[in-house]
Amino acid sequence: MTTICYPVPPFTPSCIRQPTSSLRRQSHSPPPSLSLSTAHATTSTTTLLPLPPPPPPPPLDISATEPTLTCALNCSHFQSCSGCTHEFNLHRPIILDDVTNFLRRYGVSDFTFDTCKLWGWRCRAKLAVRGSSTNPLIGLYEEGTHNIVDIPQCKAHHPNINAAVELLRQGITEFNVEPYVEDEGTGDLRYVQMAVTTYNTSLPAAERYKNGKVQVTLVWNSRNENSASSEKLNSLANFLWKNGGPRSKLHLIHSVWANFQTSTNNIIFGNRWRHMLGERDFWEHVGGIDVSLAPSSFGQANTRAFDTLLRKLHKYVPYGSSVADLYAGAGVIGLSLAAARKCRSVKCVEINKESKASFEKTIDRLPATVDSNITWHNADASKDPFSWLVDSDVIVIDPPRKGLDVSLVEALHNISSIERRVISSERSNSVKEEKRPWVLRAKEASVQIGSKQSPENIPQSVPQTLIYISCGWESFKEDCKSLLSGKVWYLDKAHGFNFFPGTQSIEVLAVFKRGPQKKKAGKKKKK
Ligand SMILES: C[S@@+](CC[C@H](N)C(=O)[O-])C[C@H]1O[C@@H](n2cnc3c(N)ncnc32)[C@H](O)[C@@H]1O
Repeated sequence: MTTICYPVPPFTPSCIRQPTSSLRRQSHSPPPSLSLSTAHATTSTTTLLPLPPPPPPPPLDISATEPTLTCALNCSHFQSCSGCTHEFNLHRPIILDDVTNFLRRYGVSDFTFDTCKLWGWRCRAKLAVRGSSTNPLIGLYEEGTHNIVDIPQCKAHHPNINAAVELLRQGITEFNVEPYVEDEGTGDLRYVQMAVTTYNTSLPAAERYKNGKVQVTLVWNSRNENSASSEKLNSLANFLWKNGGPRSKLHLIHSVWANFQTSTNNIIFGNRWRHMLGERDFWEHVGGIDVSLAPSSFGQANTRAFDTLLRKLHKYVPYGSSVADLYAGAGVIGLSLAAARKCRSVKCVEINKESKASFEKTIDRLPATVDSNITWHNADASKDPFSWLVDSDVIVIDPPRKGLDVSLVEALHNISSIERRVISSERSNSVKEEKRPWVLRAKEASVQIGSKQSPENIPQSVPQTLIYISCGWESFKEDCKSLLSGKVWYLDKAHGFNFFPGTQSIEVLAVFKRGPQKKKAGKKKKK
């Protein structure tokens, strides 16, 4: 499936067939027969005379008056499940109007939006397990309640997630596994995380996505694997492996993991993980590199769209730059930049220590040509943020939905003071480089790879480019206004990606530059 990327036209109310709120209560339209992203012309093979070339397809005008029902979610769970809020025009989330207007106000008139894959896009899902062993419910909460909606035919899930959920359901019943009871804190199985790897080099590239394999993590309600119920856990894991593993007809399971969690709060995972069956390492291929993702590390839900975003992002990072990747997870963004843009250095900062192992595995598979000084720091990016900003040409920030911590916004505001510090330290040469906090922290809790240039020898630089990747539009708006208010940064470019079709969220890639805003070349006025 290919994706279509186009500049977003101004808001045209007529292109919205019905408001979403009323749609949520309506029954459904026929299944899609043709989608914007899969449409292709058929050709005859019996024609003897050469045919004239086909006329070029008309430009895609998404403001056209008739929305396509082919871009409808068409999911039987829509009315009850809280996962999707948006039933029609999946290719054009309603929020786009606000996005386009906002960005235009701040100087970006060439915003583009990539429609990405509209169904079967979700390669990572965390689902609650409730109900009973004879009637398990595996799904999401109903809006505003603690009732779980079973979603066996979810249209957002990669189809193999749904197939793995079905297998799990059978296993729960066969081995009398008790789903978790929230009020009492009893039961065996609390949640399941399903993560799909779509990277299987033994298959032709075109078949890899649909043949994705699922890493299943069973979140078990016990302190560890020695509890009274572990026999059931083993039986359930073996059942999944026997019926879904490589020797089964289905072959959709990649591996089975257990996570142990007894806390009564609503945090899904506990601290204890156990690999049970299948391959331990889970590989994906995005942004031009192989990346390892342990079940405990953050992974993007929409693999395809993330790959598209990374390839766009690469273009904004000059070759040989030094990059700070804040809120880095397993360092996927920073490492793909190290490979694609031959970065001088890449510094990843991430609060979750569990991501470190995945980062190290990814490093081992980087092409031999990568010659960057790469570090990964287990630290809070909002504490002493200056120390993470100094010595980088490009800052990449990819915070959680709530957006940036105030301290980081302030540091970005005051970035000029870094410049002054750098200049004065270069002049006086009196400050010992080793005293810089990030170097010290690097020694305590970090990984350093490719130390051909020690940080002390890297020429000092001050960030000129800030790339903000956001999955939370409302928080992005606030952060953006705040960043621009100091007139230290200006907004140069922005792109949107349909990371979460069916919802009101999109992923935004915004590029800020330092210094006074350059006038964009426009039409010259006639004198
Ligand atoms: C949206 S994810 C992005 C991860 C990574 N960039 C990727 O694309 O795989 C946000 C990440 O920020 C991390 N995080 C949250 N708060 C943080 C903080 N204060 N300092 C550093 N990392 C943080 C989370 O653990 C998570 O891995």
